[in-house]
Amino acid sequence: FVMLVRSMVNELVPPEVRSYLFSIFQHYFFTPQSAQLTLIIEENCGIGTNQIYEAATIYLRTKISDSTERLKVSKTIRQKKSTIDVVTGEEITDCFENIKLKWKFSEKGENRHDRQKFIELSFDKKFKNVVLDSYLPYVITSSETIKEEEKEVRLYSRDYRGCDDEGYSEWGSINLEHPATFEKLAMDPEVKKMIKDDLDRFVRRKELYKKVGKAWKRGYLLYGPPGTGKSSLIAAMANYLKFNIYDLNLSNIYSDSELRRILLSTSNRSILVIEDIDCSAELEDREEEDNSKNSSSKFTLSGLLNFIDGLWSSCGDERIIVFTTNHKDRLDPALLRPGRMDMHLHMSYCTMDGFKLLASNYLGINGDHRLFKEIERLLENAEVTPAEIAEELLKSDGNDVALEGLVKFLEQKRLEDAKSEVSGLCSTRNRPDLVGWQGSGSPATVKNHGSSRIRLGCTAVGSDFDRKTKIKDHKFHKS
Ligand SMILES: Nc1ncnc2c1ncn2[C@@H]1O[C@H](COP(=O)(O)OP(=O)(O)OP(=O)(O)O)[C@@H](O)[C@H]1O
Ligand SMILES: [Mg+2]
Repeated sequence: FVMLVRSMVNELVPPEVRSYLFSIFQHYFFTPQSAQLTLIIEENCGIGTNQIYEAATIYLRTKISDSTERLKVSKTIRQKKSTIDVVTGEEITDCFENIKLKWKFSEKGENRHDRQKFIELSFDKKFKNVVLDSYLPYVITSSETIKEEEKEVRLYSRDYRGCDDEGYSEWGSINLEHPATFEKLAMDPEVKKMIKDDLDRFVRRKELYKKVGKAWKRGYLLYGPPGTGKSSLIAAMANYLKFNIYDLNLSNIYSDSELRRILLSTSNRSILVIEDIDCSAELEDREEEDNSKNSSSKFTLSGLLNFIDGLWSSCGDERIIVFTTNHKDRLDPALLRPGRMDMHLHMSYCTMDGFKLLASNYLGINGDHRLFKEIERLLENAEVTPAEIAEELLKSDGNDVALEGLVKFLEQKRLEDAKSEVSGLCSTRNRPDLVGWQGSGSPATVKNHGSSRIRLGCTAVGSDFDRKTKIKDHKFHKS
């Protein structure tokens, strides 16, 4: 019978088809089945780079083991740390949900033009779905986290235009090398935690913002005397979130349309900073002028706020905007209206807790010191900014000398304050707005300073505060 079938097949089926059928038969019945599956991940796909390839190279940097024999190291002038990469021919092993995975870096092509790098990922065939559906997405998200961690925060300003390595644009940028972090800021620890929680919540809430149809932005108003850490807090926020900062100087902007163009050229995941908003003196005047003259060629506060609340915020994601001022009472009510700025934060004079943090940062004193009692007593009766204390602590190499210097400084300050009070040279203002913290949606009030007496313009002669007050508030000085 077999002979009969064979002769019929030989007669009826052409030889090419016969050999094809034979090869399939042989493949299925005689070739041993490999238990391994290998995925080929090429560097380029079509005209773009392959996201999986890029992600894998970043992710695998964290999987380099002692058995790796060759590595590539590189560093651009702007990078702080060197980058270590795996090179062609090397193998890396990884483990995911008890699955053993082997990555191999390879290259194909004879010459420079057709050379293509690729990575082979091998694993047990039965885990194909887990690898495709869970492991590769995990590699991509891990690489994004690593990229975020390595990211350097940049400070954008229109003043640096032209000297930027990204070519001419509305904004020029440099690396933000501001060392400020939340840990180093002398602030009420509860307020600090509240800000960090607020930032975390904001970043987490993409879906919620989308669901309620609200633009994904958050606004902070920082107010308080000079040298209390407003700019440092902004730098700390940027370093914490790894968001770039756009520092906008309103005095160089002459029309709403110019402002619009500039704001539209800012990127997502950034902090837009407008410092000394009360000093953008012409704002109000311009607004008044605005009523009588051609409105399209003038820049106004309402133009700024409307744009920030409207178009600008809806065409970007994860935007933070921070206004700072030394004089909250002088701000246009439009800025203070509920819902405008999500959080009003008061930065104030140094408390004993703040001082202890500065003493630990600057002098490395983590416990107690014989002069701390004295300093505490003096701080309760003087209004000293963290900047002033920092300056005193930096003056000397020895801790004892530095703290003795600070005690002298505080005594002198108290004396000066008392003198000016007596001579009446310095007016006292009732500044209820400088007390406490206000945040929309939270009734919490946190007192962030020891004293409720606040005297403006009467700090140490020639200090930054005096200078600023003179510039900003000549009416006050005249009186
Ligand atoms: N709360 C603080 N904690 C730690 N250091 C501080 C603090 N406040 C000020 N400093 C120190 O003083 C310097 C000046 O502070 P900063 O520029 O942040 O003050 P500011 O409130 O922005 O002042 P201005 O109103 O003049 O802009 C900082 O570089 C920092 O060294
Ligand atoms: Mg500042």
